[in-house]
Amino acid sequence: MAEVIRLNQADEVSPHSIEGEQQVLGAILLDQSRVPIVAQVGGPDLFFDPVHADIYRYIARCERDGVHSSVVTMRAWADEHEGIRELGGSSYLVRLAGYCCAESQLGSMVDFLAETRAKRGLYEAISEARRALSQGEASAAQIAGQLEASVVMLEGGTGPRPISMMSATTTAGQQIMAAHEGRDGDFVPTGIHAVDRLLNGLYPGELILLGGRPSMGKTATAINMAANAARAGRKVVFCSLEMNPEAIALRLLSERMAATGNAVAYRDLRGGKFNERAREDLGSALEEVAQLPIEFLPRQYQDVGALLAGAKRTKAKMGGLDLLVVDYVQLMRSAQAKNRYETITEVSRALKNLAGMLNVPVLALSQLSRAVEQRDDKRPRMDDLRESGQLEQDADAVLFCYRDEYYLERERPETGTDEQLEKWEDRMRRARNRLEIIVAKQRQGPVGTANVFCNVAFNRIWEPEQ
Ligand SMILES: Nc1ncnc2c1ncn2[C@@H]1O[C@H](COP(=O)(O)OP(=O)(O)OP(=O)(O)O)[C@@H](O)[C@H]1O
Repeated sequence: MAEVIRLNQADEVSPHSIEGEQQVLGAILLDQSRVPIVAQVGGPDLFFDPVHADIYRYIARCERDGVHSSVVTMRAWADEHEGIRELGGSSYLVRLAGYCCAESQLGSMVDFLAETRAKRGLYEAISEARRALSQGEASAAQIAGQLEASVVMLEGGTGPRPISMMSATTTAGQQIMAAHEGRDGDFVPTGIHAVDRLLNGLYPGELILLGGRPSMGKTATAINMAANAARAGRKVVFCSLEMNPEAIALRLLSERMAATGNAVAYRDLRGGKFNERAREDLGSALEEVAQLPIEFLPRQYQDVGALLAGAKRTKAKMGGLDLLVVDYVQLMRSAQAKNRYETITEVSRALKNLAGMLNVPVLALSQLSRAVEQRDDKRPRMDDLRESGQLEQDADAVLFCYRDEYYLERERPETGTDEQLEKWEDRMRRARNRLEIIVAKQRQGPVGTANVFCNVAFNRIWEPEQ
């Protein structure tokens, strides 16, 4: 069946099929148990005509609530519905029932509507890009980025792509054997063993969120994970919207020097404050860090579409890609979103789609709201993500960084007894350099806490002696 193309007032065409919609509505009107066939490929979104979408919603609600719906039971509702009244009221429902397609054709008719909806989405994205081009305010790169972002959304929303049991089992088998034989599978080790023991590494196609309040060590953790993956031969793209690439390289140099024994804080490195011995170590650190297969996408990539385009381009340049790091989600932009909540939701969906499209794990850093600090126990919890749109749902794993030391430092008793001061000093001693990486969600495994050491001044993370 060809789509019916209706000219709208601006003489532009938008792909849709009124006849197809009527046939599908007729089918579920006669038998509401068919609703799931429509629901699984988009439900109301399949319908171009808003009146049709409303009729679908009504029947789907009845089906969900176990209430019978039919032309007869819907009569009063249809006669009151302004849009349906314009089409003839309840007699329009009778006509719809007459258009019902054969049961054997319902699946392919629904697929046809899904395809038409995908074309509609593409049409709207292109129209939007044309409008932006003719207005001449945005740059070519911004418009291309937005167009690409819309296409990513469409690809993520065109329903599940079938994957055979053969293919799923083969991939699962490869992963199991790689893990069993201690080989690197297609997962990416974080190189922080306490985390890898909990997660088994980061898996392609997954969105891994790394959240925390400022100064908790998120960036330090992400830089360490990226460098460890790179040292294990993985190709990494680091999109830092907060820091420039030189600042990250500086942190890595400091980390390398601390690892080899001649520690210089990255703040001092930047200020040129180090002795002659450190200068030699700096030379070796420069050589080592420069070789790491890490590419940066700087601040200009804050639009989700630009990020996708950048990641694809870098993948081609590097001859592959194994890990994408985004620091951090709240600095990203989405052209379609109207407010902050919508932006995070769009960005979250786009990052998840990106992980699937590029078939890499996406490690996304996320700031948490001040609400954490109102509690006695300031360890972040899953519900701290709640106001961050869709993040909580989209993430396959959620990790939080927490450093007790940071809060304790600020609780030093100004006045008080020696005993109070001693108590505080004792707590500080125990908290010194401790970093908790809390695995608060993992779709495929347990939750738990990886206890490691972290010296933020050197961007260094190390593990407790076993
Ligand atoms: N020489 C130093 N001495 C003490 N603290 C330092 C030193 N250098 C950096 N820091 C602190 O270490 C923290 C850096 O941690 P990191 O950037 O990894 O945290 P984050 O969770 O990503 O925080 P943010 O969201 O603020 O970027 C900052 O609070 C910084 O002030």
